Amino acid sequence: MATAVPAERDAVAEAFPGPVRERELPGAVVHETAGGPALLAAGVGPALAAASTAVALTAAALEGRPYGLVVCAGIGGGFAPHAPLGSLVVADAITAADLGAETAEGFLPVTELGFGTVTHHPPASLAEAVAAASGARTGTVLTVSTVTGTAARADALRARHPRALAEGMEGFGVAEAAAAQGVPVLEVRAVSNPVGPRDRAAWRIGDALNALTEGFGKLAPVLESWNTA
Ligand SMILES: O=C(O)c1cccc(C(=O)CC[C@H]2O[C@@H](n3cnc4c(=O)[nH]cnc43)[C@H](O)[C@@H]2O)c1
Repeated sequence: MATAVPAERDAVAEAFPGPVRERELPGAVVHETAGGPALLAAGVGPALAAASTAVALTAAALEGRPYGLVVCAGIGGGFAPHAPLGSLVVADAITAADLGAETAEGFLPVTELGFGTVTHHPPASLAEAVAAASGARTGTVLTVSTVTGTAARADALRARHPRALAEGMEGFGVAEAAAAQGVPVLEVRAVSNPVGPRDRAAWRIGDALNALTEGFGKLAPVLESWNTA
């Protein structure tokens, strides 16, 4: 389970009570819960999140106990009206929204430049089961390197990604690291703020962290049966 910061990691950990063992790796500290997931505060932004996740995946694979699933979890911005504050979003598509080139005719994703990928798809049955268990909505979760802070940028993202429910800064990086090792990925976001004009007074980080804890309490059995299937 990869979050950006320790506060998110600890909010998820609350759903898996019991002793936690810390494992220090080069560039990553993994919290191993008893009988639950391994938790990683992977850092903010797609690049650091990808690097940290790759370290944890590689260490586990070299030890002969590779992970069966990577979950990117954290708080995020929600696109109104479909993803209100405090709600949970499960990604059925994890899309890098600003990976490409700006042209006079508009934004070109990196795929149209002939490189790589811009979207990873979690296993559909898993995303649906997790959403059903936790009461989350499913849709596209965008990964951005710059938090959206204007109505114009929010509208541009909506126009380009009509199925987008939320944005965060790590999902695509975590998904790239997982895909490189053939491991499926999922992303779960609890909405802490609306995507749109910057308004620090509108952030509800505590509510979103509580929603993460509550949501993972409900969806834990789904993840467990996925990992043992
Ligand atoms: O300074 C701001 O205006 C601002 C607005 C929202 C979030 C931030 C952060 O620095 C948090 C980044 C952190 O949290 C995730 N996150 C939370 N909300 C959003 C968002 O609206 N857009 C993108 N990422 C968001 C993100 O995954 C990072 O881990 C600052």
